[in-house]
Amino acid sequence: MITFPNAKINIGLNITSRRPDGYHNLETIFYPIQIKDALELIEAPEMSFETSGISIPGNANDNLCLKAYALLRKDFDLPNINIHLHKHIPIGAGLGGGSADAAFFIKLVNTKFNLGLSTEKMQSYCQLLGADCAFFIENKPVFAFDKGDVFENIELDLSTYHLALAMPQVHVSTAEAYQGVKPQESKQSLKELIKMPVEEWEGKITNDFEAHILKNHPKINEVKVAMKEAGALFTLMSGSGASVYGIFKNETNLSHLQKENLIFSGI
Ligand SMILES: C[C@@](CO)(OP(=O)(O)O)[C@H](O)COP(=O)(O)OP(=O)(O)OC[C@H]1O[C@@H](n2ccc(N)nc2=O)[C@H](O)[C@@H]1O
Ligand SMILES: Nc1ncnc2c1ncn2[C@@H]1O[C@H](COP(=O)(O)OP(=O)(O)O)[C@@H](O)[C@H]1O
Repeated sequence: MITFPNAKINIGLNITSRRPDGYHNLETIFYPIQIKDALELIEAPEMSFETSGISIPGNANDNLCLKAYALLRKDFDLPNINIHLHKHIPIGAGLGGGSADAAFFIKLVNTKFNLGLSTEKMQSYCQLLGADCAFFIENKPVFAFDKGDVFENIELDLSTYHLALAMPQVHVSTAEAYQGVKPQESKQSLKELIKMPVEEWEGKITNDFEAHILKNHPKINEVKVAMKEAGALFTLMSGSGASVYGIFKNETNLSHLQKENLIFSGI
């Protein structure tokens, strides 16, 4: 059985306060985009995990898919399986790729082995794996708050626009992103701001990580500037970076962006 976990972008990201558990409260809009990995599960005599595509840093045993299966195996009598992950979503990009794999894997196991898990139960497994993981269970646009794992449904449809996504060749860790930010209550709710036409978002919908990350990694800003010059209505770094997206009225020729930077075009 196979599934295709997709990425998300953050439309706005406000870090509002520091929490006693060391995490931060935040407010953001998660919006699913159609850049995808492929994830296959087959029953097998022994457990095995293999990957192809973009290579994943770190120990394969720490992969979130295996962690998700270990969590489910604590509660259910599940067989050995072979997992194949074809990685296409850039890693450490602020696109939530690892979290997407884990959430889609839980949905896949639920279907394959008829576990009968509710949406809420699958989300609670996800919360043990990463702050933005639970979003990918329902995988629809939401306003997210607390650690980024509590959701409110919103009406947001960008399907008439065109999205360009670029990945500057720099690495930003999530921990680096959070360390450089001063938490501050939001001046205006993102839920209200996204009701404005996209043409009015620039400068009003912001990502609190951008100020210090763009200063430390000027290449990210270069991509934003290039997208604006190409006519983007709105540009923003996604999550903790380093990916940057631009929302355009129409499909746009971005050939002046360095080829290796542009990773997805669509919505
Ligand atoms: C920054 C965001 C914004 O959407 O996304 P990404 O850029 O990773 O996609 C998320 O908050 C990332 O969520 P996720 O990647 O699941 O984070 P986790 O693995 O749970 O945490 C990694 C580290 O980030 C910090 N962290 C994460 C979430 C949060 N609300 N407060 C935090 O302070 C903590 O230092 C934590 O140890
Ligand atoms: N299935 C997976 N895909 C990608 N990264 C994974 C996965 N499982 C664990 N990881 C680890 O999670 C880290 C961050 O992954 P990723 O989700 O791509 O970043 P981000 O949260 O910035 O979107 C990687 O450095 C990698 O070691």
